[in-house]
Amino acid sequence: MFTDRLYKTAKPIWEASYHHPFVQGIGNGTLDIDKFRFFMEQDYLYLIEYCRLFALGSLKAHNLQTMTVFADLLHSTLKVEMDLHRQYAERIGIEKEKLEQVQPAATTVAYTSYMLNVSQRGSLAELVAAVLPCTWSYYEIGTRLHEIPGASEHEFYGEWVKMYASTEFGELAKWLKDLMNELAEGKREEELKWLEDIFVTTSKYEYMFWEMSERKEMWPIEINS
Ligand SMILES: Cc1ncc(C[n+]2csc(CCO)c2C)c(N)n1
Repeated sequence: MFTDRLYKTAKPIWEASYHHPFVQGIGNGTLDIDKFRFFMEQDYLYLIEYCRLFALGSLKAHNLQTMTVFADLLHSTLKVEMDLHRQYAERIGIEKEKLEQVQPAATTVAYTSYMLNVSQRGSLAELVAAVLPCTWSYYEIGTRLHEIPGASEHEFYGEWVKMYASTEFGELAKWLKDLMNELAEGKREEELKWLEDIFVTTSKYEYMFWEMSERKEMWPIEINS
């Protein structure tokens, strides 16, 4: 299966993400809330751009069934996943107005621009290779953290762990994996390698997103106005 190959190649990056202090901090409840606030603000911007990828998935789909699932995903991300962010924001003291005025950090811009660029240039296969690490690795992280005693009951991070460990996210990851395998069928090695490169790149960006949040890193240079 093509996704087994992708998983094997990206495994060291995914392991580094799981063991990243930010992710471990969510799991054992010791993460500094300021870092989580930064992450949530940037993730909200990330999700807005991610929704555009689902819209693009619907545009590039080869049949009505795939077109419908992407359209549903677009709607549920805007509603369900982003709602969780909006609720969290309120609980951790980010005003609703502020959430929509946050400036994107360098890594947020780089990650979302990369995904949109490869997906716009390519076919549905490129798009799925770009978005797959995000959904699949979050489900993997969510289910692993869920096994840590107390992680899903934590007053701030519990909801986050429960959401990403949920069967809905598991089903979504499976649907995207099946689609990736279907689209990879019959492709030449050169094309498969290109899809693998995309998958590895967005896996690295996933790692960078944790690292950015841990450091609350915006841009290496700012204009004081
Ligand atoms: C940096 C970053 N990477 C992945 C996700 C998880 N995620 C984003 S969209 C989506 C699928 C549909 O809702 C999933 C699982 C995130 N929130 N932030």
